[in-house]
Amino acid sequence: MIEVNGLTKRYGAVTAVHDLTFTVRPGHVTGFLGPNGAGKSTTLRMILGLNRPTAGAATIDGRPFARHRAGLRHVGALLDAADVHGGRSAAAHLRALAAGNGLPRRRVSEVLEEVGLAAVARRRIGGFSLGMRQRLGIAAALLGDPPVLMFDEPINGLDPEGVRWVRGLFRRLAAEGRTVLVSSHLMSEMENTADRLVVIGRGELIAEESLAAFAARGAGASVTVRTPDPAELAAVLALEGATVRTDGGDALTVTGVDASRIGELAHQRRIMLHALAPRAASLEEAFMELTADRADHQADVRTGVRPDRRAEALAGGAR
Ligand SMILES: Nc1ncnc2c1ncn2[C@@H]1O[C@H](COP(=O)(O)OP(=O)(O)OP(=O)(O)O)[C@@H](O)[C@H]1O
Repeated sequence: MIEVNGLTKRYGAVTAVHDLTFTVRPGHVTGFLGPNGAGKSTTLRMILGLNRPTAGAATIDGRPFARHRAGLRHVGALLDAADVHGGRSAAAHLRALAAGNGLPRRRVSEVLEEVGLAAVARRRIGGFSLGMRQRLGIAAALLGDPPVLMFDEPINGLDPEGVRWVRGLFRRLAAEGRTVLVSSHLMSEMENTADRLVVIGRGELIAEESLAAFAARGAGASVTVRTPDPAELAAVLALEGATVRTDGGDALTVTGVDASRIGELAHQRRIMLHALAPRAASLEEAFMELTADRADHQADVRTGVRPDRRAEALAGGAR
């Protein structure tokens, strides 16, 4: 379990993280979500003891990271896939990590197999694609077979097969009872990966809940109704407090009243319905709505790419 309590980090005049409190429980994949610059990496670094909080504290299974003697055996993390020695082979990189942390050498071949890099184990990391580097970073996180795992933007750079694989891996790790925290700036990446969400914007907590509860916050939920008497039904629904949009034909889009109540009202007034179709707000809509005014860089919210990183992204090199 990861517990973050009143965590704050200021860099001079910039408050990267402000009074953040949340809990990440074992047995779930928890998505750590926020627009670019929201403070995700800073938070993960503080949990791992790499950045010192200005205030507050973070613990892993009851103790600060620094007080975990078991190191990689207790907590595995992928922070920055680019942060590896390009001159080494994948196997040599992992062997050095294993030796430095007192882990058995056989774990190196096991994790290389697990992440699909066994065939390129002797190749220099310098020649690896971003997706291969992500796999190597995931291998390093898995090396100590730890009960707590953290991944910062692990899906960046993976091809569709890689994305499917990594989702399956995270779900399996959680099903084994581990604590799995995965950061992303894209809701679409979390939609099929996480079952719980911690959402932040400008360093502050926006939501900490299940995916379903988060989606229900979006105002995008609506019901489409088809009826031969649209004007009459619209008037009845307006009295009920609904917002009704008409397409000029037989269809109404209704928000503020759910489908069963619309059915009841139509029945009471003997208005015939040809269709009654609820449409849930998408997670993406809920995320956009809740974070729109908290994005550091507005362009990011639309493109998912920070303006200063767009050139890199276009060149295929974004993190
Ligand atoms: N070392 C630093 N010095 C000054 N400001 C920093 C430093 N590190 C981060 N920041 C600022 O803190 C804020 C949060 O950054 P952080 O990298 O934690 O966000 P993030 O949510 O991980 O974003 P991204 O998805 O872009 O990596 C940003 O405004 C960033 O510019």
